[in-house]
Amino acid sequence: MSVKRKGCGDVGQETDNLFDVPDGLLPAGYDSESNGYQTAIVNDKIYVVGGSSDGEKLSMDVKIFDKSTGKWLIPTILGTKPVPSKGHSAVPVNNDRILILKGDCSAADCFWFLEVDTPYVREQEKLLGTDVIAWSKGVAGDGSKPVVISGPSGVGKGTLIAKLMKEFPTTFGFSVSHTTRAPRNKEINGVHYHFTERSIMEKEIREGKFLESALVHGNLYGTSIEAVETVTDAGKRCILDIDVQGARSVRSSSLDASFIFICPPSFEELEKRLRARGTETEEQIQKRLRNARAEFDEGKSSGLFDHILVNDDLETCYQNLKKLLALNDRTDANCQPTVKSFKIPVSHSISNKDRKILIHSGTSELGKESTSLFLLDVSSLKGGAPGRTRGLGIYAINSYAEGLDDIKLL
Ligand SMILES: Nc1ncnc2c1ncn2[C@@H]1O[C@H](COP(=O)(O)OP(=O)(O)OP(=O)(O)O)[C@@H](O)[C@H]1O
Ligand SMILES: Nc1nc2c(ncn2[C@@H]2O[C@H](COP(=O)(O)O)[C@@H](O)[C@H]2O)c(=O)[nH]1
Repeated sequence: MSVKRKGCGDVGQETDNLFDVPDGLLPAGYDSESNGYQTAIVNDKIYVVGGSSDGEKLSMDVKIFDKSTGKWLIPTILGTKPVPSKGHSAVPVNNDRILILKGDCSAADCFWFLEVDTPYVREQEKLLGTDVIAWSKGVAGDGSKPVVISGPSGVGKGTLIAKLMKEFPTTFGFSVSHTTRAPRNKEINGVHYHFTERSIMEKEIREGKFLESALVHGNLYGTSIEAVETVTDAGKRCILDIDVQGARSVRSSSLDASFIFICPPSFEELEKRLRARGTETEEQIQKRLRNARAEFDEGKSSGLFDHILVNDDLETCYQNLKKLLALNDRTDANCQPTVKSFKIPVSHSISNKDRKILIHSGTSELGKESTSLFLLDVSSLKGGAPGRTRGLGIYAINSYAEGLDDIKLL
């Protein structure tokens, strides 16, 4: 006999999934009598998700049982843990992550991935010297790629971004960086930057809270994972204003972004702009100008950037930026993505074949049995921990009996 997971909510629909854990593999207490947790096997390990409840909602705690040694492992768990729901399922996907499907949750919160053997997890294992697993929320469709904007200090990145945010306030959201530099006049904590102490920021970097960080002109700057997720979760396209070192780190991370480098028309003009801004001391201006030469060379030659724009005349550069972002002739209102609203019920069963996951929910409404089926395509996943996992294809098959003809992309 095997440990049968009865679908979320335990409605008595046993699933015959390949990922059921055969009897005798888990220690006593994790047998078919135990409810409230879900298990999934990836490679030699059994991942147990849940296991306790507050009476209403199941926990999202994770335990790992190593089949080869017969021992429980204590992993470092990175990323934001999902808020518990009334029930969840766990399905291995692509041999490197587990899909956690939360029942009775909104479309925006029901798909989560527990990464167990992705490049990010392996890299963190090397860094931390422990077993690592990482949470990443799943996002339907490709969404709009985040945009990384880099360029030497004073070139006009902030000015261009401010124009974009003013014209498209609900389309774009700014990733608010952390920095150890002192606030300038009129800069607001939490809006322009999260101004922070160096020791605190260094600790948070060690704890894996940052997507990237770099020493820039003598101060520490960094993009927290939360800063990017806050924007993505608000349904907006994330804009990052970061230096070239940061852009390189993001390029090698799992965040699938577009990279734009802004150039000055000349170094003389750059110096003029930095001085006219009047926010730096002479010493700081000199340091920023020295760094500008290296940034300029790297930006233009490394192939790191997808696009290079020269900011000579501000309005011309802004129009070119909009063209790159496919915003010409568009207004903020017609940039809005269509809102997808559906709910996977607590009672559902789930099966996995050829990177297609079938979610089968049987519901009884007003005495009338109705059956519905969702199909989840996980063949083109992008991104992932420490950010969101995008590229989920979600289809509703409204009438089970009529088969795939009735398929509809959500
Ligand atoms: N095309 C332009 N022509 C003239 N002045 C400009 C132009 N673009 C921006 N400026 C001015 O140049 C100064 C520097 O611009 P901004 O602060 O946007 O640069 P930045 O690239 O964000 O700098 P930093 O990296 O230091 O934050 C500002 O005073 C801004 O008004
Ligand atoms: N690597 C990162 N660079 C960042 C980040 N936030 C801002 N920056 C870059 O720092 C310089 C200086 O900015 P300033 O506000 O002090 O003038 C500029 O090039 C920014 O692009 C970050 O999170 N990471």
